[in-house]
Amino acid sequence: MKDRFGRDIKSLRISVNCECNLRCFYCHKEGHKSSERYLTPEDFEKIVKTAMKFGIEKVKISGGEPLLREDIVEIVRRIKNLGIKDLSLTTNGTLLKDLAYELKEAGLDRINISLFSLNKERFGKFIGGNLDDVIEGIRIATKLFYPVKINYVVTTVNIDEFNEMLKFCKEVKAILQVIELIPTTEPLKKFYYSINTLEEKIKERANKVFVRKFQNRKKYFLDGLEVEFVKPMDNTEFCANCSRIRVTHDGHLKPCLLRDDNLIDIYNALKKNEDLEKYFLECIYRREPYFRKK
Ligand SMILES: Nc1nc2c(ncn2[C@@H]2O[C@H](COP(=O)(O)OP(=O)(O)OP(=O)(O)O)[C@@H](O)[C@H]2O)c(=O)[nH]1
Ligand SMILES: C[S@@+](CC[C@H](N)C(=O)[O-])C[C@H]1O[C@@H](n2cnc3c(N)ncnc32)[C@H](O)[C@@H]1O
Ligand code: SF4
Ligand code: SF4
Repeated sequence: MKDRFGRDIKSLRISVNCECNLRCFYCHKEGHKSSERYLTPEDFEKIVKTAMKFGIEKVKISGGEPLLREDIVEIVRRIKNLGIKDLSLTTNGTLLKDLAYELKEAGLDRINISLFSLNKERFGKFIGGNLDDVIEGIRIATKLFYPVKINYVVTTVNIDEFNEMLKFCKEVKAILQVIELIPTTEPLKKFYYSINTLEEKIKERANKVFVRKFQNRKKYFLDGLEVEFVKPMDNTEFCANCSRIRVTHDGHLKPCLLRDDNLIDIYNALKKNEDLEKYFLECIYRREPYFRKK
């Protein structure tokens, strides 16, 4: 299935909650406000079942912090049992050491773990929580899942850790995902740091480059290390190759991360066990590339 701009619909990103046990100063909260309403594992199952009819093959679970949901293992199991080929989850890693085995057993294919800093003090100051828990979670995850990606959102605060991040990822055998900051508020703009210079450095050292169809992301292969660049800002090629629709924890279909004015409320439809196809069609119709050539 394609949208009005000829973009394939291949992936569904599910935000299962809005709570978090950390307080990253840059958090975009997946572009959605918190609300008291929550979908159940059965609701997510119904949504994914419908999504599959439209050709969706990949599901990403996110949040808030998804591992705070007590039923997260059940959510994973229900989605995987529908036959989704690529089921992944993005987490801050703090609770991973206690949940990694169960998630694996429930059918999770791969995992992305956010890591802002390798410096304990800096981590505490800008992110909150205990860095040691995250590192332990990463080490366990790399033994169970492939690939594990480390999400490094680059800002003026942590740009000096780029080389250490490369070294760490090589050591634990994870992919480093270098992410451009999306400054969603005015005060965040002063923390913005362009990642183009980092990409140039990696390009010079790379043996091979691969361009992912998804959001036109470039992946570089170095000796014993893969580095992927995520450059969402003012990037018309990124949005032109966006194949994702989103579901919020409170039951909305969301056509774009950066817009909150075109959501489709499916909560009542779910509770009444209505067919969801027409809501998906409307969501696909409402999709527009956020950054596009004028
Ligand atoms: N602009 C924009 N940014 C996104 C979108 N999806 C994810 N991102 C950003 O991409 C970064 C990485 O997100 P992840 O949750 O790790 O997953 P992913 O990279 O999207 O997916 P995989 O690489 O397939 O695991 C985060 O900083 C997200 O904010 C999107 O649809 N639009
Ligand atoms: C909103 S978090 C939710 C999942 C989980 N709590 C975590 O932090 O991994 C999803 C991803 O978005 C990234 N992210 C959050 N705010 C961002 C921003 N302003 N710009 C770019 N990426 C951001 C996080 O680093 C994380 O990798
Ligand atoms: S851990 Fe994730 S959800 Fe929590 S504040 Fe950080 S980026 Fe946001
Ligand atoms: S169109 Fe929206 S959701 Fe898709 S990549 Fe662009 S900003 Fe992200």
